[in-house]
This record gives sequence, C-alpha cells and structure tokens, in this order.
Amino acid sequence: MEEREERRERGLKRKKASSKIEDAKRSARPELNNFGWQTLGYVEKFRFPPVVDTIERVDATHLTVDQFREKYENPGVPCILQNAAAGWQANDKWTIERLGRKYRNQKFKCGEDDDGYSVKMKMKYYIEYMLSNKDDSPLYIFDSSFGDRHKTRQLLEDFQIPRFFEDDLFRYAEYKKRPPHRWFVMGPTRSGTAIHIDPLGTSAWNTLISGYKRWVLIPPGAPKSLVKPYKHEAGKHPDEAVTWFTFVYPRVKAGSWPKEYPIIEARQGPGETMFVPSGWWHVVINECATMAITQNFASLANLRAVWPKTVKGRPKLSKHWFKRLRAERPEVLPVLAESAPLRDEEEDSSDSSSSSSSSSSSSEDESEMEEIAARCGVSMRKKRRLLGSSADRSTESSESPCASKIRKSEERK
Ligand SMILES: O=C(O)CCC(=O)C(=O)O
Ligand SMILES: [Fe+2]
Repeated sequence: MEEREERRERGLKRKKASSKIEDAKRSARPELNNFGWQTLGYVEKFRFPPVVDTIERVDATHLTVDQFREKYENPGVPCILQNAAAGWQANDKWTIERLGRKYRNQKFKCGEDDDGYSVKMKMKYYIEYMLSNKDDSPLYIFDSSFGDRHKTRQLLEDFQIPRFFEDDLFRYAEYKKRPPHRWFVMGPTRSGTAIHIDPLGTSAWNTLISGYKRWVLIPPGAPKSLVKPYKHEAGKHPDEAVTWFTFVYPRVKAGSWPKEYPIIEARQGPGETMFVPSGWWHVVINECATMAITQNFASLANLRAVWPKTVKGRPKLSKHWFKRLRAERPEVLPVLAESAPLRDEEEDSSDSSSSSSSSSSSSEDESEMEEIAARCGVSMRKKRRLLGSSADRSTESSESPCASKIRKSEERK
C-alpha cells in the first residue's frame, strides 16, 4: 500500500516537472512550438569539432595586475588566466547535487518571452531538464539577478572578483542604476551563447567551475556579415551557438577566411578564467554540462569605448555615472571628454538600438559639464562632446549585441 502511494507520488512529481519544463520552453521559444525542439536531430548529428586551442594561457598566481594590464588588457589581447579561482568555495559547492539541494526551489532565469520578461525555472526542474534533454539547442541558465534575491544571494560568497578585474568603474554608479554586470551560468551540452560583442564596450571575465566550454574569438572590427550565419542558414535557431558552429565555424577554418581577422580558439576547462577584451566577437558552446560565473566591467583600458556607448545607449545612466566618477575618480574625466560622441553624430556601425525622445537635459547639467571640461583643459568642441547629444531619451535602451547579457526585462527594472 505504502509502496503504491510512493510510486503514485513519484509519478505526480515527474508529471509536474515535465509540465513546468514544457511551460518554460513554450514561453522562451514560442517559434519552436510547431517546428519542434529536436527536429534537427543535433543530439545525434551535431559533432564538436576537433579541439583546437590557440589562446595564450597565463598563471594568475605569477602575474601582477600591472603585468596583466600591460600584456593583455591595454592592448586588448584575450587570454585564459589559470588559478584565478583557486580557493573559491564554488569549486566544491557548485555541483549539480549540492546546488540542486541548496537552491532546489529557487527560480533562475533560463530565457525570455516575446514581451521581454524573464522565463524562470526552479533549480530542481532545470537540473532534470539539463540531465535528460535531447534538444537541438537547449535552454540555458543566464541569470543576472541571483545576487539581488534573498535566497540566492549566498552564491556571491562562493567566488571573488579576481584582482585583475577589481577596478570596475561601473561600481561607482548606484547599484540599482548600473547595467546588469554578473551572471550565474549553467547549461547542458550544446547550450551556449551565439556570436556577439559584449554590451556597452565592456570587457568580461568568465570563470568555468565545471565542465568544458569551446570558445571562438574574432578580433574587433570584423564585419557582422562575415561573423554571423547567413540568412538562409539561420533557420529557426538564428541566435544559437549550435547554428554558428554548424555553418560559420567551417568558414572561419577555411583558407578563404580574411587574414586580417585571425581567430582565437580555446577549450576552457574547470578553474580557468577567460578574459574577453572590449570589442571582441565571441561565441561559446558547452561540450557537456557546465557551471560558470561571468562579469562585465568598465575600466581605464576600455573607457574610451564604454563612455560613448553609454552616453548614446544609456543617457540617463551616463549623467549619473559622470557625477559619480567626477567625485570619486576625477582622473578619468579627460578620457570621458576625449571619447564623448559629438552631438547629433551619426550612429556608429555597431549594433546600436538606442531610442530617442523629446525630453532635454537641464542646462544646469550642461553648464556643469562645460565647467568640468574647462577644468580638464578640454577644447570648446570637446566640451560639447562631453555628454553627447543633449536630447535625452525617455526610455533608455542599451546597445545589446550580447543577447544573453542585457535583456529588455533587466533594463526595465
Ligand atoms: O558562457 C557563455 O555561454 C558565454 C558567456 C559570454 O558571452 C560572456 O561571458 O561574455
Ligand atoms: Fe559575451
């Protein structure tokens, strides 16, 4: 009798899990409702290419912050830092078993619906999905708000920002106003991130706790038409890593790939930290189940790219940030002045999705900026550039070529 009861209970739980998984899948990828999630048969047909690893690796324990800046950050050279995660609690705690126990009923973002709202799944259901799915391009946890939720905040204690990345200039902005900047990342084989450049000109570090990730990095300046799948290749999975590896990867390996954009390949393993400099295209696919933590940051090295993009894409934030930097880091003001976009300047060629509207910034703001520009010894022309266009935007929207990193829903907060 008791046994029958238990069997019934288990059956009900299984049913509930599949229904929760189905709900999330329907919301996150409604375009697959008719097409199907396994139609391409990638579980059988998709083969990871032979391992090629051409990235520079460096032992973080023997590298000073100054050396990192000189060799990698300032010249924009990608690298893998080894041992930057030594001693992290995540190395022991972030296993499927332990996370599945501790965060069992906590919801993590694994997609977004058509209206830009997060699609979330409880950890217990996601793990079930991760371990059993045969989907062509599976759902992927890419959660930027774990640190803000009471019951998942503890994950923050399991890792530390490696010292090379501590001087994140966005930390001077009020926490609630700063763009999303850290993500807990977890997904099964074939999940990953399609080719993109990280938002707002930021650089990133990405530490893998378990599993293996394949990376391809393409230098800044490579045209979108070259690095993205062609229209006829995109099919129902235009923005998925599997599509890139199926169609574009053979092209980057062919002799006809332009020599001016030499790619870098890597197979990242547990404990390794990838450094992605500002402006680099990158695409990532998980070879097996992985767990990782990634952060994006602004620094002295990328501020020349970050500032104009922030002014254009996040005008209100840029004003707030400016004031904070002026108070806390006045030495960076000349960099802002030098790099600010001209008023009414043409949008640059990158994926910008800024919207414009009617309200204007106060003249008080403007004169304040001009005064600062003068103090920095910036010319009249550049003074006008300091804050970019004086037309403010009522709805800030950010340049977001990294689909997984800045989502509309997060911008809405
Ligand atoms: O781990 C991944 O899927 C890639 C994440 C990414 O694009 C990044 O860290 O910038
Ligand atoms: Fe990225």
